[in-house]
Amino acid sequence: MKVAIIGAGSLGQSIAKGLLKSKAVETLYLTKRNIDSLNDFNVYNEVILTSDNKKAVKNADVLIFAVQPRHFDRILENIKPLITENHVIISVITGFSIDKIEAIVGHNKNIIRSMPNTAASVGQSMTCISANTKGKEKVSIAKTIFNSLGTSLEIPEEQLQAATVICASGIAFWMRLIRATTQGAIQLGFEPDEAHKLAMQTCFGAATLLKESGKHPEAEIDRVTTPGGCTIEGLNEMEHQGLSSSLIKGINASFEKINQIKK
Ligand SMILES: NC(=O)C1=CN([C@@H]2O[C@H](COP(=O)(O)OP(=O)(O)OC[C@H]3O[C@@H](n4cnc5c(N)ncnc54)[C@H](OP(=O)(O)O)[C@@H]3O)[C@@H](O)[C@H]2O)C=CC1
Ligand SMILES: O=C(O)[C@@H]1CCC=N1
Repeated sequence: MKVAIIGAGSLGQSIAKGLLKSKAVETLYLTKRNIDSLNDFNVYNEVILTSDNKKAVKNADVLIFAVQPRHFDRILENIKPLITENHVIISVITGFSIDKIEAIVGHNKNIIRSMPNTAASVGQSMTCISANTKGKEKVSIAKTIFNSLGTSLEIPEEQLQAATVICASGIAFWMRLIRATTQGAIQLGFEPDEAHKLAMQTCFGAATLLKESGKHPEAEIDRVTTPGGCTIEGLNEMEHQGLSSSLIKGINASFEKINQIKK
């Protein structure tokens, strides 16, 4: 597979690292205006760094667009004449609808809108995808790519904004929970590096328990909470302070914001 990532910034580089790690690509073009910051990728034989988007489009079969929303129209307009019906266009750009992409490149192109997260770099992204009518034929290609970077799920386009909040912004939300746990552990006397390790591995263990058992979180909570013990004491205090409520409210605030900035 010959892939181009147009706009190799934070998310684009995460995707690139994941693709290189999983050896999913034969050739990988990485583009941005200032390619000096991509020097770390020079060690890979399959990587070609360029600031020439047209060169990347001409030479790749799959085009992953990972630029900021405000740059996307102009970039698409510029490379539009080079896009063929064989290209698979994958956009990871927040709030930029399939309709809007079709209006620029045409309905007869394979367009897949997706929402991965930065855990793509370590093969653990949760990626949601939707395709236009023509692109449905190529969804399997997008799934192959995103499954090599973690797990993927095809959803209706109307749900992509919500998926952005839960999965893409979600990485930041979970990081903050891990950091808060670390702060608590330091207060209880652990060194910062120890505290970080304890918080991280416990978080990983909790997610793995759910993933492997298929159980509801409350079922696992019941296995931990000794009646009259310290876990239920802590959990109830967290709920009195609004733990679940603050998370749900934060998710809703994020969703309101994403709908305001929608293109
Ligand atoms: N970060 C995240 O976790 C997530 C981001 N997204 C979406 O992904 C997109 C990218 O986000 P993010 O990676 O954070 O943003 P960044 O700003 O880090 O990356 C965008 C990159 O695009 C490059 N760029 C700008 N203009 C051009 C051009 N004309 N040709 C080629 N490259 C260009 C910039 O580099 P230079 O200036 O050198 O050209 C920059 O590195 C956004 O639309 C965002 O909404 C979606 C999910 C998660
Ligand atoms: O914060 C943002 O708006 C983008 C979308 C999800 C992750 N980063």
